[in-house]
Amino acid sequence: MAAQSKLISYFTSERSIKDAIGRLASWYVGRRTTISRVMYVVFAAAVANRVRNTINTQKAAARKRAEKEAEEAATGGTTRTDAGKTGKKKVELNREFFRNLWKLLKIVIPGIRSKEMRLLVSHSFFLVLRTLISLYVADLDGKMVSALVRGKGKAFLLCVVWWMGVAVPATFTNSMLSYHQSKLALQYRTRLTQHIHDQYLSKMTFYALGNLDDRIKNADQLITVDVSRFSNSLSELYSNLAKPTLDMIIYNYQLSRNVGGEALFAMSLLVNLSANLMRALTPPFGRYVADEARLEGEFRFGHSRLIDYSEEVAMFHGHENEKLGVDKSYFALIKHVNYILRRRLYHGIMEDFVIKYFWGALGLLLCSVPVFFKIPGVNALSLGDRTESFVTNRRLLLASSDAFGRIMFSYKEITELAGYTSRVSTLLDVMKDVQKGNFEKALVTSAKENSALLSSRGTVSEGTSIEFTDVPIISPNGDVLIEKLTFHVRPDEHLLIVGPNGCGKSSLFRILGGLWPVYGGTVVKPPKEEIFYIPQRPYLSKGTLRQQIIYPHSQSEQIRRGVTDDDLYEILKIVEIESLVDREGGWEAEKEWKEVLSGGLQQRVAMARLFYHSPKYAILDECTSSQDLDTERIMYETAKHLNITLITVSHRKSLWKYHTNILQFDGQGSFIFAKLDAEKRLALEEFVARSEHNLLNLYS
Ligand SMILES: Nc1ncnc2c1ncn2[C@@H]1O[C@H](COP(=O)(O)OP(=O)(O)OP(=O)(O)O)[C@@H](O)[C@H]1O
Repeated sequence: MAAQSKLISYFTSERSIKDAIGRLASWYVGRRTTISRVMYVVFAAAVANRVRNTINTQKAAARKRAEKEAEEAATGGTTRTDAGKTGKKKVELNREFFRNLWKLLKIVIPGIRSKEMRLLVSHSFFLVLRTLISLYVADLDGKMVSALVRGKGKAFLLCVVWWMGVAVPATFTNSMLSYHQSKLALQYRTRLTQHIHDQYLSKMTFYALGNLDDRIKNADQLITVDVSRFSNSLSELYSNLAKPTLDMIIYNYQLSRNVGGEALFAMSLLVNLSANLMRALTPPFGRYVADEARLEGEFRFGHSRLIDYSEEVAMFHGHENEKLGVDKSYFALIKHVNYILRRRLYHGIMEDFVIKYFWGALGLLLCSVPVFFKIPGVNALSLGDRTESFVTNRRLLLASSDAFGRIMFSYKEITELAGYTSRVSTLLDVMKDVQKGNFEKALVTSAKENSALLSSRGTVSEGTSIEFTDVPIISPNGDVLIEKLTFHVRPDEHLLIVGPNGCGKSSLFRILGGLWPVYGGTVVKPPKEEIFYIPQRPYLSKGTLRQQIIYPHSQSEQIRRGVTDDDLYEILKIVEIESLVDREGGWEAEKEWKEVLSGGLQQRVAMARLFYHSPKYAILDECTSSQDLDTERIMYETAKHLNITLITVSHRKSLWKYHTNILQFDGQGSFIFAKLDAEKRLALEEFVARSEHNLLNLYS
């Protein structure tokens, strides 16, 4: 018992600890070269292993992708695919992310002389300056504490004066850093938004994205919200990554001089191992962010839909039904956000423990190295020197570990950036794809049999008349409405189009207007300025009363054409809506016209628009459905008087007399194109009077 307590007191006595440390120190100094070599070899092996693993993972991913593509090609993949099979895009920090990021970077930083590059350079300058100031402050801190320990008041006061002096450039630098960060985010957003607007509002891309393709659900959300988030995330990431990286390099270099390279290296190895473990346990936050943004968009879309159709919903008392819809999308979003919160909670606990406490303990050990071990080239003689060295090293280490922590935390930010990058670059890719005529849409079952038809294209050329020869009418989801349509409209040959709902009447105009692809045959049509389209619910743009009449012209175009406001007034008189000018507060009045004007008035505005433009051909798609017979007569006679060739879709028999030809669909895929003379018109009227919808017999 006595021997045991003697042994314990020997081991715990201060002298014995000092002895042990002394022996350890001399053992270490004796084998320093060997230890260094072993460490460097381990480090090199770890790096080589990491590189090999990365290459293998990328090869495996490429192989998987190639196999999937081959499989798709084998199952008859054409320009249109079944969007249901495309599945969710995975957001990862892989080669694709860097490729996409690089593409976006080229847009947001267009050149070496661009404003963004200049901002980046000055941002970097302030980042370096900030690190140098921190380094100086660490040194000053050590000196200050050393002066205190030694009881040297004058030296201490001098240090305080320097401390205050350094505050001037330090505060300026901090403010400049946050200014640069916000400014860069704004610049990135502007570049990207302009680029997207150029693409989105050209070649009918905005139409194709919503109607012919399923890949982008809420383009509005992507353009307004995700682009902004991407820009903020990118500019934040630069400062959150560039500064800590620079800090790490500079502080670690300084530390390695103070405490010895091996100690720092050993610590880095431990830190690296734990960081790898943490990374492996980090949930895929990038994918979570992308999913959250998508759910957010769906929730918003539900609300904007409700605003758009508020009158219809209110009339139907459909609020309960709508509430179910918006509640459902809200709870889907909240469920996902809650899930992320829980994952963040567990991840935060692990991150805090490792970064603050485990690495903190390693840091304390590191700072104690010069005290307990003799480091070649480092003097730690007196108490003051030891204190100074400890305080400086500790501060350097805190700054360095803070920098490393920020790099680690920025992994989360990088994965978030990956989420935004994926969404924004998907938008860009899909826009490019649809501009090339490649669409991905969920197809109807019958479309699989028509895959050859869907992948072929017809010819489109310009002429003075409208001629369709063997052109298939196919809806965006691959439904073949008419296999081969042939008809023509020459100047002064007015065409009436009739047929049951959903048979493809409006689709014909979509093909004529270039909105839907021509899958076969030949289409001859006049230039787009010579064809004007008026739908049943006319589009009223944002802007003045004048702009409603001259849309899509601008006022300068109106002036260029030599049309005055008095001329416009005369046009309004024809359709008997001239009182609108006074009632609404003049030509310059700006209103939400869709809400201010009744359905019938809107149709008259659309007719006035037609008379202003006076095109060669006009497509009138049930555009007089809310008008009385007299107004209808005035409209048609005026149009004819202006030499406008009319193509009308209407079920109203009062309109038949204005047309010379008829194109009639039976809704089963057949059609008749024939002259509509007085005799046929009479027979047609009789058929309709007997409520017979299939009029094909009339011409057989
Ligand atoms: N964007 C679209 N995506 C998928 N299918 C569409 C789209 N637009 C129209 N369709 C489908 O194409 C078919 C023809 O539509 P279209 O609008 O040409 O009919 P319509 O003959 O003009 O009918 P109505 O007399 O009711 O206006 C319909 O079955 C419709 O559901």
